[in-house]
Amino acid sequence: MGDDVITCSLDLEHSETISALLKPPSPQQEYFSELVKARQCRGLEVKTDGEYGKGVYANSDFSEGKLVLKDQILVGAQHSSNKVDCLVCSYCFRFIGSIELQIGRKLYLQNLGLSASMKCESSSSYEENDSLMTGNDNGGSCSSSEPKEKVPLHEEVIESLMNGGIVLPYAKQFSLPSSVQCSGGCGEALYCSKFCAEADWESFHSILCTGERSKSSCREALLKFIEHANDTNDIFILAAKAISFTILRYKKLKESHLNNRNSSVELKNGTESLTLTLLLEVWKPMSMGYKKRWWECVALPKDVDCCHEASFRSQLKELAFTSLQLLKKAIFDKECAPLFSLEIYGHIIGMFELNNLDLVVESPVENYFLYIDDLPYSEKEEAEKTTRPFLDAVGDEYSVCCEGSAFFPLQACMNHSCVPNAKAFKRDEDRDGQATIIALRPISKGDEVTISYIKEDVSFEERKALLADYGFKCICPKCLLEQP
Ligand SMILES: C[S@@+](CC[C@H](N)C(=O)[O-])C[C@H]1O[C@@H](n2cnc3c(N)ncnc32)[C@H](O)[C@@H]1O
Repeated sequence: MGDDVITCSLDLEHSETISALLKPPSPQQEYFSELVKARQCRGLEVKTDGEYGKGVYANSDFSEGKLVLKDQILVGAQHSSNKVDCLVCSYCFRFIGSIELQIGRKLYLQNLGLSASMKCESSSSYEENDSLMTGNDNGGSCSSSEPKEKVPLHEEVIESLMNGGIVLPYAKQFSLPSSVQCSGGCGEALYCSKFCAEADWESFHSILCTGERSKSSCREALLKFIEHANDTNDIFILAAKAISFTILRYKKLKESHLNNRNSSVELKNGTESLTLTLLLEVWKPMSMGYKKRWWECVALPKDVDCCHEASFRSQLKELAFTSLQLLKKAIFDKECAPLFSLEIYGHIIGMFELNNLDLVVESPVENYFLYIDDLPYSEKEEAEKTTRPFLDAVGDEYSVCCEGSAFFPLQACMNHSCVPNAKAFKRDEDRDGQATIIALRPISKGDEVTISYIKEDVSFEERKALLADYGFKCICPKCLLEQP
């Protein structure tokens, strides 16, 4: 299928609404002030007229090591392949169950040949988007070393570990919330609490659930969409979540508007205006994200020759088109039809590509084994009689953390610097998917808060290549000084 053949009738039909949705919204200032207030990070301000567009600025002084921002996920998802290794809450990404269940489940799935992970660092950072057709798994935060030989365990032992028949020493000190099932009956999504289950249902999952209570128009199509995303690029799952989020907000806002004539939504004339006004309002959080069409902003992979660039980009466009057709069959909503245009889908995926932050949550299993290793000699010797076979069976994968991608609305406004003054970093108390930004050095009131999207302690040329994935040429003081 050639580039020019990929036309989506919705793009033609809703061209005006699509342009309105993609226009930079105004006023942005008010939106970000509200967001800063909601995050209770009053020491920050988003300015929209900086050197590189939006940027985050300090409104007060921050000393080194101080928390600058704790940003919540707007839309996020655990990588499909990581689901084998880490059982986490589908909404907040906190580990759930128990240490025994985490290890037992990992071994059980490992025996089925499903595990394919690497070790992780405990920071959360921008990812190195170097994989396209195969998803964003195993991005910049993981590193692998020589794998240790695993010593398998009997099935009965693994089952016993999973169903509570075996209790590991000291595991109680690493207690995890018990899992709550999805009320839609999919059996796929699990949560750390009723609160997260309900919040996910209301924000995304009621549309994307594959269970009996799903609001999806065709569960079979939904399964096909998910399968296609898992086989190609799980960034499509994020895009589907962004669309579901917007549709569900639309329904809620429309209902409250119709029930309440004093609604905050200002109406123009006619029904079409009502739909557009509501759509623009609920789309606002997405509209604030920096975005371009996905197939145009993806950096050309090293193994693709420049003379094949056009064909590479048209393949990506085709891939997005195929994914969109599957999604449309599964969850199309007539009132929100413009969201299913290729132009909007391409921009949503592009937004995730350009703003995608690694979602990282440290593994309690890793902390558990480190704790055992740190015990005084006699206690360690005693504990290891029980724990050693499990550690040997899990091998190096004992430390695999929860990994995914997420859009953090405030962190996404932070510009890059190769000499950043802040860093995304998980502290001991950060047990869920939220982003934590810490000052790397003193930041004074009025300074721009910058983070590094890449590993910055490499040469100018390497940084330039890494930043090409983000579609820009860095003009931070270090690059200006070092550029030839
Ligand atoms: C995640 S966004 C950051 C917020 C963005 N400034 C905005 O207006 O939404 C990343 C984009 O900001 C710009 N940018 C960030 N850091 C930069 C830098 N050091 N040099 C040049 N452009 C930068 C680039 O356009 C980049 O694609």
